[in-house]
Amino acid sequence: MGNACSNHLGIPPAKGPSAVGCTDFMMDHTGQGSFFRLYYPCQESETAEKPDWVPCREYFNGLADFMKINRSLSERIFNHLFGSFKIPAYMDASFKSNGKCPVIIFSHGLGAFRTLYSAICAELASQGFIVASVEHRDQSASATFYYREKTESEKANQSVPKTSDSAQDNLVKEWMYYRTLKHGESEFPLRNKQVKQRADECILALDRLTEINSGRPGQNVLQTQFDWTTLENSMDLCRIAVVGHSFGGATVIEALCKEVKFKCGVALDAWMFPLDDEIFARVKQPIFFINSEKFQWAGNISRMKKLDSAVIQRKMITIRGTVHQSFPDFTFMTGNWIGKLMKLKGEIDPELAIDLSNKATLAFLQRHLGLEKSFNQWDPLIDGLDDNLIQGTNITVLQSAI
Ligand SMILES: CCN(CC)CCN(C[C@]12C[C@](c3ccc(C(F)(F)F)cc3)(C1)C2)C(=O)Cn1c(SCc2ccc(F)cc2)nc(=O)c2c1C=CC2
Repeated sequence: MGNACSNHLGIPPAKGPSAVGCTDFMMDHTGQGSFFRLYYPCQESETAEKPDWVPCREYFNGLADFMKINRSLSERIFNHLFGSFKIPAYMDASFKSNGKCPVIIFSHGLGAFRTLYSAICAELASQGFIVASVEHRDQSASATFYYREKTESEKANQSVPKTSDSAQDNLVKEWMYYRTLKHGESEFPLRNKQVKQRADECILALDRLTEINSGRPGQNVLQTQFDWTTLENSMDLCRIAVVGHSFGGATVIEALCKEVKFKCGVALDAWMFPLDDEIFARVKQPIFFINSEKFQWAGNISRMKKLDSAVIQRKMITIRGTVHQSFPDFTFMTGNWIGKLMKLKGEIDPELAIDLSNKATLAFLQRHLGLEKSFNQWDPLIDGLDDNLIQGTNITVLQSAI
């Protein structure tokens, strides 16, 4: 378990009754295909390995670009700091669930990628959800990859003759890195285009899960040991929600608007800037805004309040002592003073913060997906009834701005 043994650092294990498995899926192989990490309830396993938190070094390179720090220096720092952390899930473990699982599509934030929210996704899977954490190809991720067909010349001078006819033989891995705003480029057109693509990618991931659920998994381009046919009839496709952090929170709103199969949404510290004004009247599903104390500002909150409705449940809570990074896994990765210095931690204990967020999320999902679980025990959290929660927001928004 790498660092986590030496000290208390590392991603907290999930608290739900099920063990958690995870695996990766990409179909089709192009940048227009669907790419996600799947977290699911699994059989206990002694043998399965826990995967590395950051899958490969290109992600660290992308992160360095995103943070505008030197690649070679940062790669050594990131590897030293985070290189040996494991995800609290078993790679390719066998799926196991009594009854159909409700489904969640998760959307990451700007500069993140599919593996960085495992404390949230693994917790939801341990509580019986199947969670697809999408990796977006809108150039908002620090890094992501896809494949292209080999050209004739590449095929011609490939070292080993094409023996095994595996899908990957004819394919070349391509990396896509975070797109920085060009000097003088206005931000809204880019972010608005990206949020629409992100919503489409969430819908495409749902379509792939629907095919997998009907026993037609198709061709997963990634060579994993997971047997996708075991997921036939595993999903309750009447109980689907979309969840996301920051830019992923805006993606939640856009996806709800585009796809009514998403019955409700949970937006974690949403960044509302990328959204068109006219979308607010078009979203009909319940939405739960779970905000950090330090990230929000009046303009952002007033856009959330445009979604207030007398007939559709719209809820908002703020977790005291949290920062924007209290939701991604980085908040568990460093000691207190580095964490606070780098704004990866707030004043509140990171595990308490994510526990409150996860329990409030589960209660909201039970209410709006009609689950027969015991998550309603956490209903008070939806109304901010806890010492560490504020109902609504700590930000004062001028009446005129609403
Ligand atoms: C100067 C760069 N400038 C870019 C526009 C601002 C950079 N920034 C603040 C950061 C992310 C930070 C970060 C990460 C990771 C370490 C590490 F050291 F732990 F690796 C440190 C420090 C740097 C905190 C944000 O963008 C905040 N943010 C995020 S952060 C999502 C994320 C990204 C990378 C991760 F590894 C984990 C989570 N997602 C959003 O959707 C939005 C925003 C702002 C508006 C919309």
